[in-house]
Amino acid sequence: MDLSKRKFKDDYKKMMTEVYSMDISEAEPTEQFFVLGNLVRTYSSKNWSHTNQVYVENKQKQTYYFSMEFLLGRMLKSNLLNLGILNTVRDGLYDLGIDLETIVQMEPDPGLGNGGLGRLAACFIDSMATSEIPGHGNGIRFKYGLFKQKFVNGYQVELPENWLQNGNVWETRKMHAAVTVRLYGKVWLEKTASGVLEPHYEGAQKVLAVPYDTAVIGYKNDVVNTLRLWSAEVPAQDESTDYWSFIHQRNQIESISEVLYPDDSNYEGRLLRLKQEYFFVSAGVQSIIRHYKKMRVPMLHLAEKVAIHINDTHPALSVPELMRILLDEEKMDWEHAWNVTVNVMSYTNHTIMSEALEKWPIDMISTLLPRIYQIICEIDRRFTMKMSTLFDPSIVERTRIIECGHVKMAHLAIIGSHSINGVAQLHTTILKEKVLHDFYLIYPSKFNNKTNGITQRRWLMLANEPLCNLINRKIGNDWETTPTELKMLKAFRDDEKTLIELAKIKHQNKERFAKHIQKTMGLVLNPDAIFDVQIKRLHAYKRQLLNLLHILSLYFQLKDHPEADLHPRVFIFGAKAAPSYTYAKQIIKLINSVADLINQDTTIKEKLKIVFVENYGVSLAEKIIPAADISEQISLASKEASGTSNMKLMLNGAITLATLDGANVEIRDRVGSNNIIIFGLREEEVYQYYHDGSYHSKSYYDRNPVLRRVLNALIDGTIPDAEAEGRSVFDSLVYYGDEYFVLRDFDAYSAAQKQIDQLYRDTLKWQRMALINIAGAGTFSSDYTVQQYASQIWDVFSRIRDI
Ligand SMILES: [N-]=[N+]=N[C@]1([C@H](N)O)O[C@H](CO)[C@@H](O)[C@H](O)[C@H]1O
Repeated sequence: MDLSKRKFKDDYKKMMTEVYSMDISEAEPTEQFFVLGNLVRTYSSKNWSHTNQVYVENKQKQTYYFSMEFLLGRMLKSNLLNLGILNTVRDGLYDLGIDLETIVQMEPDPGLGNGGLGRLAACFIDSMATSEIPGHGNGIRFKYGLFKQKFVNGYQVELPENWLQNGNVWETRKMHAAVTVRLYGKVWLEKTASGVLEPHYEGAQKVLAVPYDTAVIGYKNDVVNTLRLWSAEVPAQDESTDYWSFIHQRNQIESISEVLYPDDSNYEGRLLRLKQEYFFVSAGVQSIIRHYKKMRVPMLHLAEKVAIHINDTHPALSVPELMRILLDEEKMDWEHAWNVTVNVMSYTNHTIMSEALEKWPIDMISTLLPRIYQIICEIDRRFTMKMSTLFDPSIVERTRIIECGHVKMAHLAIIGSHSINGVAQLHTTILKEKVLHDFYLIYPSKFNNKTNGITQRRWLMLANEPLCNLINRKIGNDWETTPTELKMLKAFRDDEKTLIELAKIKHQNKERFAKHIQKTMGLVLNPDAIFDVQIKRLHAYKRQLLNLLHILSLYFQLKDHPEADLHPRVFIFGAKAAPSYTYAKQIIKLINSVADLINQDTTIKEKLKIVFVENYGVSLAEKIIPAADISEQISLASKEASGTSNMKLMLNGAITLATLDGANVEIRDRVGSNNIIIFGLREEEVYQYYHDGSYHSKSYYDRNPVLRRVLNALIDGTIPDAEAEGRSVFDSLVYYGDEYFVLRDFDAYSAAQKQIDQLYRDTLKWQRMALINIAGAGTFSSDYTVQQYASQIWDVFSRIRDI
């Protein structure tokens, strides 16, 4: 949008008066933030209504991204950037004596997600609006986001994250668009005069689903899509309701959108979670059908105008919910309803971890969702009947939805969708050849790959402006909207001046981060050290332990030879553990105890430092990633479906230290083996071990003295105040099978780290590698990812420019 600095300053002063009836000089940073937020809403409101108007007038097909999680991060700067007024506002505020960076910190960071899956959804809705794809988000307005993490004596403690306590400037409550979601009750089918079986309901609990809409502003294109988040409220009560049953009912109902379950890649079969999953799905599907009817197009053509995407299995109940509406309310026959549903729905699988695959007990689903359960049974019956005529009974048995008293949500999503995609090539191959092989035999054409992506707007243009400016100086700014243009940077691979400038910017970012750590943790970091970063949820398969054991081996090396020629290292960890994941919390304690041991040991001359940042999330990631030299992507091959921090760190010039897992493989393909450090077991070797059971971790403890010394340190008191945790980890690695081959990959990992120590000393060589990584990172823009979804899965095209 065209906005002069003068106009902005006038608007801002006027808004301050309108919102707070006071002068700017009297305002606190929180008030200054709210006023700016309201101004941004005003600036985007016209485009928001115009975008919706055009979609309806065009009878435009629209896609709805159903996700239990949207890890948005702070939105002020990204909204200003996408409106194209970031610099104008920054300069205007400066004239008014206000520092934009100060008020940016006033915005709560809505932790409406656990990790990669939630952040991917946030990157996707930003990219859909920017790519002019009519794509909207549908989720839950959790009152409490992911817990706030605090370290108390090195232990993770979870605190409530009340992100709404000061209100949310970006949302609009749409009471008129509320819908009713039914839970519990009795359902029976009765034959009508025309012989059709009709459901009759009795005694359902009614939940009022109230939508809160947030504008999703496209980058410099006047497109504004919508993120609709639902809040559960008590419907209006009739006079007869007595006070206490009302209070009881209210607590029950409002608890549905109260708090996000803090599990990443792990299924918790709680009733409240099932309620949450059905709540936002039913509210979402009902509001889509209501909106669709405005187009006055027959319901049989729904799939030509609506695409619903199921982000992992959490929204898989969308399949039976749409069937319920088409059968019970639109009176469609089963075959037509099923055909429409399959063409509307598409599903993304995000993990192969068995403990993450959702399977709900029949009694829970049938009690809470009696009609939905009836429909799931009918889908299962028709599937097994049809497939029994085509495939071996064992395949039908393994693929049916209802099995052993449980409803397998992945099976429901696959059978009920026209597309199933993995999130990286290796992951999709593993789905086809192993985890979902039976389904691949049945539906080969449904399977496709859509490698994840990230938005360069948040993860480079906002997080790392100095690097952004350098790139623009070298190759112009076409890459901002055509990210593959970053490849033009390769022309400077031998330009010493550019490589030195790159090194300077990385060093400045490291100094900036070091200042932040000194201020928040009182730790002094050496910006000349190698900043080695591992930022992701704490999970055994991500192998933060491998990183820690190697750090201990370096420590003992320096204890033995303080003068050893080791380039100083700062190991930066950021990781939350699910509160019920005891082993992960023990690893957190262990990392913090080793950090205390090493950070306070003056004999090693500051050559090693461990920084475990508290409460890692989107805002901290934006601070850490520009300062990273090494990107730790060391999961056991086959376990990490994709990873996305790997792409963010690559885009900011970090060198990836990786196993050939998830999207690391495609990063290697993109930059070449000389510009990445690969180590460790390959996926096929891991499966060979599973096949022949020949991995015996203790033998690695017995025959590797370096490893034995490091492991013994876990139990011999070397590490202060972490005996129980040390013992638990020691036993799991040495005696209980080392499920994720940490000991098996230790030597290869140590050798790779040694290689890095050598490489880093050659600044030009290192910066050339960094430049090649930045140049290759454009491919991993989520703009391309969503355009592939739109053209190959959702069949949604942007025609907004035609008008
Ligand atoms: N659930 N889940 N899956 C994940 C992440 N944990 O959120 O989804 C992410 C987004 O697809 C993946 O990058 C990551 O590998 C995968 O483990």
